[in-house]
Amino acid sequence: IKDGWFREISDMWPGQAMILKVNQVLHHEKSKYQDVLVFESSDHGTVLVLDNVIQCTERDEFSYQEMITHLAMNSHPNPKSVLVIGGGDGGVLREVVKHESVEKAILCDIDEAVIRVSKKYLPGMSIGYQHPNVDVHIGDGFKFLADRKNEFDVIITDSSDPEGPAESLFQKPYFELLYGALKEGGVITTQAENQWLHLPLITKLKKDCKEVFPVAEYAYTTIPTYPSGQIGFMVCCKDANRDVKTPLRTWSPEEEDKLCKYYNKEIHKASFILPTFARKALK
Ligand SMILES: NCCCN[C@H]1CC[C@H](N)CC1
Repeated sequence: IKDGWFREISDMWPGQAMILKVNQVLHHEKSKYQDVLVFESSDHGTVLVLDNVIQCTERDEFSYQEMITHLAMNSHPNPKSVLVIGGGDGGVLREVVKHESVEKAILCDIDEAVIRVSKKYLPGMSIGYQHPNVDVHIGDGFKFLADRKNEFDVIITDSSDPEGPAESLFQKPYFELLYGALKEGGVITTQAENQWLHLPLITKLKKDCKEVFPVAEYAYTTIPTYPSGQIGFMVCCKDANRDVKTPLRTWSPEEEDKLCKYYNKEIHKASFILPTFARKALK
């Protein structure tokens, strides 16, 4: 932070950087895995930063948390057991438990500091931890999945970027573990980066996913404080006949308005519509 501004400078988005005005630093520590920073911004609420990369801001986190969750949950006929890999801020869990079908939701994050800090400084996201059907596991998602077979209806990988602790969550062996941990007809979503910045990575990701899952599609959402203002997801299913681009189950318009600020049944479908340059690369 310099002269009261935070700059998200990284070689993952060369030559550009989101800059947010800082009112007050609330917390800063070196955890076992990464640098953890929380600050009060002038206009985006409280902001969580890991290794100098913006993870979420109170102003727009709902876009990412709702889409990565409901694109998966509403592509499954009756999700009862759900696993979140990463997601230590609790926002995805908050979205998962909006589905009454959920009997068990497990969150596995490698860094206890993110969970601890989120519970203290991000109450709007860590509210997810309060639900009775939620269990928390501190550890490496990769190892956690290795001995879980045929157990989950939905697995959501809410990770940071490939540079850092989440590196292994972008490789093919991880998708094979996800496949094995899913029950029949299971659905996954993963954080799959930005079509303006990481198209070669997304192309490789989709190729790897297609070698493991019969259905693998890329969707994206708009989120102002992520690099280039949007972020994508891989949405994959074990059932070759599942059309993940159309929600299997939908809330009524009234319920949608009550439950979500971003996700709705129309934007579920629209999020898979890509600009030509990305559609060609991801064919
Ligand atoms: N639940 C927090 C979201 C973490 N995902 C982010 C995606 C965009 C990245 N540049 C940083 C992590």
